[in-house]
Amino acid sequence: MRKKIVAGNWKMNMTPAKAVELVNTLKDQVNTEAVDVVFCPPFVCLPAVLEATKGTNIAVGAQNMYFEESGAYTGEIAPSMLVELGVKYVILGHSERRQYFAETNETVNKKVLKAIEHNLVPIICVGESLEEREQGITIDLVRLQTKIALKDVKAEDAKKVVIAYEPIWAIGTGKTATSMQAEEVCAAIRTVVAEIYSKEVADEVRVQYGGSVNGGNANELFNMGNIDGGLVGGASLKPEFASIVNY
Ligand SMILES: O=C(CO)COP(=O)(O)O
Repeated sequence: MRKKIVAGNWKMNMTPAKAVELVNTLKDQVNTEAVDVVFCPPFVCLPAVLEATKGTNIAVGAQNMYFEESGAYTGEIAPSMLVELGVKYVILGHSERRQYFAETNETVNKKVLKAIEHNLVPIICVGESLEEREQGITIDLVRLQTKIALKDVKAEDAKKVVIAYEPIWAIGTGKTATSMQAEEVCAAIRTVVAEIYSKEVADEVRVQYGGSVNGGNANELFNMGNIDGGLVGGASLKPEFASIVNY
């Protein structure tokens, strides 16, 4: 039985002081026994959030990292920096990074391999634009994104990754994929993982849905057979996040 995982992607919101306030509002409200809970604040808030979540079962994730160990990469963050802080997860390949910061399937794959090397759990984001959905290529595209992201990842490691299906048209728009639409693509992701590795690996890998998840729709989405939780943007900045976790 896969444990559900709900992660809050705070995106470029909060300051360290505000982050502590948010953690203090949420930390006693979220039930971490039934669900793995991850807060993913901006880099500069990581130390404050790690401190504020001490003594809880809430894990902390970063929203990105670079695929080199160190060096002349102005403005980038290396995996070892995250690990030393106590960060456990890292979101990779978010559509906003693909769209605004030239992230590609290939750079996502390099980052996935590097994260695994450092024992960080990658939350790999895949998903189609509205145009791609209308062209009927959603499943092909998501299969390709998943295959390239997992290239050279060993079966034992693939079991531990999290894949987040986030249709771009549902992000920040208030337009959620229906539970059937989300389930169809999350199931296709599990199928491609089974094809690359085995049914055993596919049964263990956790597939989240993301895109306008809120307190009102989480229950239906998370009860679908192939949806193992959510990657939450806007609603992760509010007390409502607790009702998503406690769906
Ligand atoms: O991009 C998302 C999470 O990574 C989803 O954002 P929203 O929940 O704000 O739609």
